[in-house]
Amino acid sequence: MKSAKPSVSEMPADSAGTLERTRKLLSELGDDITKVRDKNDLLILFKKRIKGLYHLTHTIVTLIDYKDETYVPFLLDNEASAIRSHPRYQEMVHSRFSLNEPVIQAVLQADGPISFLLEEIMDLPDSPAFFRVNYEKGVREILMTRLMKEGKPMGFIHIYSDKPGSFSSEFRDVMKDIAPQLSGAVSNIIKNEELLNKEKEKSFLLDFSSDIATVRTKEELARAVRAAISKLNQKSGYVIRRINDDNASMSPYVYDLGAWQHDQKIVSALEKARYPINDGIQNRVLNSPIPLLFNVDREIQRGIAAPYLQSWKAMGFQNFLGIRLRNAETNHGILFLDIEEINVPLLQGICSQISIALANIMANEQISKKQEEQAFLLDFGKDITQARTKQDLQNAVFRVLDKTMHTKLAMIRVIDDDGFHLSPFMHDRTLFEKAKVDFDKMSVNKITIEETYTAQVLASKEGLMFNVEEEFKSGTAYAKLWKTTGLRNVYALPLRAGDKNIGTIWLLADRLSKLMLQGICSQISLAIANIQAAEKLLAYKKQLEVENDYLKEQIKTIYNFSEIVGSGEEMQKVYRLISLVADSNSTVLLLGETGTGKELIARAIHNASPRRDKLMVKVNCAALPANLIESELFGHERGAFTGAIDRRIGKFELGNNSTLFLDEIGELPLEAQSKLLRVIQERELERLGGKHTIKIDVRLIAATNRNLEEEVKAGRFRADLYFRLNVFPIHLPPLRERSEDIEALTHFFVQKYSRNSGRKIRKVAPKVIQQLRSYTWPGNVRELEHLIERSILLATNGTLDDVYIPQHTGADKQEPAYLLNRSLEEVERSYIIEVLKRCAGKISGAGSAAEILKIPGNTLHSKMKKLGISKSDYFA
Ligand SMILES: Nc1ncnc2c1ncn2[C@@H]1O[C@H](COP(=O)(O)OP(=O)(O)OP(=O)(O)O)[C@@H](O)[C@H]1O
Repeated sequence: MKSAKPSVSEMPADSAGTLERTRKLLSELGDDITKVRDKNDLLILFKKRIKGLYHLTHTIVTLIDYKDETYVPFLLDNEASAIRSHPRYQEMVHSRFSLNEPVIQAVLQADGPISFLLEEIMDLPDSPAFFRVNYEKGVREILMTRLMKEGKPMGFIHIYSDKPGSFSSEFRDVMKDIAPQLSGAVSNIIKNEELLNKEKEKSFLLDFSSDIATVRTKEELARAVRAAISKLNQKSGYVIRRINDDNASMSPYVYDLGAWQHDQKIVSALEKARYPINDGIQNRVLNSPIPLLFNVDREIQRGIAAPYLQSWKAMGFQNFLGIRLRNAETNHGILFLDIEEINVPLLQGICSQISIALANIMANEQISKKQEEQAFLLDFGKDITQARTKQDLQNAVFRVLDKTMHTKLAMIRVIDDDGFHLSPFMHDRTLFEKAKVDFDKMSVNKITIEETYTAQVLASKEGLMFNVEEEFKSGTAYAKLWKTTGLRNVYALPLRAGDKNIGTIWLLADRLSKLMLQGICSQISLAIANIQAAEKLLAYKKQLEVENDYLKEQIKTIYNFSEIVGSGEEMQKVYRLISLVADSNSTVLLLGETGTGKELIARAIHNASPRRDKLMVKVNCAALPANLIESELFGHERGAFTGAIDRRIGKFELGNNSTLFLDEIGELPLEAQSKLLRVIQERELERLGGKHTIKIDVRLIAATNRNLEEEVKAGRFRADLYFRLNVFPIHLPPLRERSEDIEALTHFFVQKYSRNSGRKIRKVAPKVIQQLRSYTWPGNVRELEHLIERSILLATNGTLDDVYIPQHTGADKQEPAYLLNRSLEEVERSYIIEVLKRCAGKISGAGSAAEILKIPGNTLHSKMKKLGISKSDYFA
C-alpha cells in the first residue's frame, strides 16, 4: 500500500518543471471537469485527457449506498475494461460490494488516493471479488480515491493499471487535487440523470395516460398495462384483481403471466377463483398507500393461508409486489407484480392510470349490464303479463331463469287461503337430479308460515341468501337437499302483492344479480296474484252460476216464510228452542208429522243464524232416485259415471258456509246414509270420481216425519247417523194438539189467499172457526192451508162462512154401489187413495193412512208403489 504524496502546492522548488506541467494540466482539467454533464463526458475526460499523460488501463466510478453499507458500479469504461471478457464480468457489474472490509475502509479514511497491488489484497478474507477478476485479466495495480459530497464520502474513483508501480507521485497529486471537482462532476451527472429519468417518466406517463384514456374493455386494458409494465421490467408478469360487488371478495380480472413458467391447470383455477378480501395479503395492500413487497415463503411461514400463495409458489416465483388500484377515494382492485425493485413513483403513476381505466370499465360494464337487465326485465314483463295460466307462467319463468340467470327454479310456494299453510306451486325437478326421491317427498308437503326458513324469508324485506355449506353444517333436511345440487347459495325471496305476502321463491346458484332477482320476483308475484285472482274469479263465477240456477229453482216454488203463525204454548216451546240453537253450528233434527211446518222452522233457524247471508240449501231426500242421491249430495266429476257429462257441484259444496236442510232424512237409502255420516264426521268430501278432498263447513238441519228410533230398530236407519243428527231435536206439535192457534192460522191464510185471488174477504164466520177447531187435521197446517185456499173461492159478500171439511160418513154409504164390478186391485187402489185423501196424504205415523188401514207404514209404501199410487192421485 502506498500512501498519498504531498499535494502540488507543497512540492519542493527543484521540481519546478514538473510543477509547471502539473499546474497547467490541473487548470485544463479543471476547465474540462466543470463541463462534464454526463457519464460519457467523464469517460472521455479520462480516456483523452488523463490516459494520454499517465499510464493506466481503465477507470470506473462506484457509488456508496448507505442503506445497506455497500457500493455499486456507476460508471464503467466498457471499451477499455480488461475484464469485460471475464465470465464473471456481468456478475461484477450487477453486484453490491461491502464497505466493511479493510481495503475500502483504508480508502475511506485516507484524504488522498491510495494504490494497492492486487496480488497483495485480492485474496484477503473480505476482499471484493472484482480484485481477483481484474487480476485474472492482467490488471496488477489499483488506485482508489474517495469522492465526497457535503463532507461525506459518496463513492470512489478506481483507476486500474496492468503495470505494478505505474501510478507516479505526480499522478497521485493530480488525482488528489481534482478529486473535489470530480466529486462535483459525478453529483452533477447523478442529478442530470435523475432529471432526465423524471422527464422520461413524465413523458411515458403522459403517453400511457393517453393510451389508457381510450381503453373501454378488459382486453384493451390488458394490452395497455402490458406495455407499461414492460417498461419497468420486460419479463414481469402481473395480475389485476377486482373487488367484487359483495365488497367482501376479490376476483382476478386480468392475468398476464409474462415470462412465468406456468401450469395451465393452476392458472385456470386461479383465474376462476374468488378470494375473501381479508386474507392477510389483499387487505394489507388495499390499506397501504405505498406498494408492498411480499416474499411468498415468508408469508406462508407466517401462516397466511391465501390459496394463491401456494399456487404462485408452485409456479416458482418468490417475491411479488402489491399495489392498490384506487380512484377518488375508492379502492377498485389490486395490481400484483413479480418485480422486486421498482421505481415507486412511476409505478404509482401507472397504477393511478390503471385505476381510472378500471373504474371506467366497471362503470361501463355496470351501465351496459343494467341496460341489458332492464331490457330483459321488460321482455320478461311482457311475457309474464300474457301468462293466463300456470303453464304459461312456468314457461316464462323457466326461460328467464335459464337464459339470463343461468339457474333453475328450486321452488315457488304460495300461501293458502287459510293464510297459514304454503302449498307447492311450481318447481324444476331437474335441479335435484341427485336427490329425486327426497325432493319428491319434500316437495309435495305443505308447510306452514312458521317453518324456520320460510318465516325468515317472509319477514325479510328483500329476501335472503343462505350459504349452502353453512346450512349443511346445521343439518337441516333442506340443506341436505340443496347440497346435492353442488351450488353455493340459496336465494329465497318473499313473493308479495302490494304489502301482502303471497308466497316464497327459492333459487339455487353460485351468484345472482340482486337487481335481476328482485325484478323477476316482483313480476312473478304479480303474475301469481293475477292467476290466483283469475282462478278465484272462475270458481266464484261457477259457484254463482250454480247458486243462480238453484235460486231460480227455488223461486219457482212460491214460499212465504215471513211469518210463523201460532202463539200457543206448544209453539212457544218451539220458539224457545229455535232461539237457543240458531246462533250455534249445532245440527238440528226437526221431528213432526207432515205439514207441521218443519221446513218453515228450518228456514227460521237459518235466518236467525250467522249464516243468514248465504242461501240455505235444501235437499229432499225422498224426492230423489236412489242412484242420484250421492251425486246430488256430494257432486261428481265429469265422467264419474255414465251420464255424468259435466262436473257437478253437490248440495254439500253448494251449502258451504251456509245451512244444508236435509228434508225427509228418514227416506235416505242406507248406502247414502253411511256416506253422509262420513262427511258429517270428517267435514270433508270427495266428489264422485274425484281425487281431491274438499273441506266443507256446513250447518246441518235434518227433518223427518218418521219415527227415527223405530227406523233404527228396524235396521232401516243407521244408529250412528241417528246419534249424529239427534244433537238438538225439536218436536213440532200436530195441529190437533194446538187448536188455540187454529183461528190465527185461519185468518193468516184467508188474508194470504184472498190477496192472491183478488177477493176481498174481511170476516170469517164464528161457525167456521168452530168447525175447524173440531176437526183432527191429519195433514196439519198444510191441510188447513189448502182447505182455506179452496174455500175462499166459494166465499160470498166478503165473508168466509163455509168450509169443506172432509166428511167420512157420506162417502161410506155410497161405497158398496161404487165398488160394484171392479177388480180387487182396483178397489184396493181407490180405497187407499180415498184414505190418503182423508189423511191429507199422511202415509205413516199418528193420524196417517197406515194407522187407519192398520198396516205398517212401509207396507203401505210398497202397496202404493205396486198399485202405482202417486201424490197426484190423492192431492188432486
Ligand atoms: N206455524 C205456521 N205458520 C204459518 N204457516 C205454516 C205454519 N206451519 C206450517 N205452515 C205452512 O204449512 C205448509 C207446510 O209446512 P212445511 O212444508 O214446513 O211442513 P213440513 O213439516 O215440512 O211438511 P213435510 O213433512 O210434508 O215436508 C207450508 O205452506 C207452511 O207455510
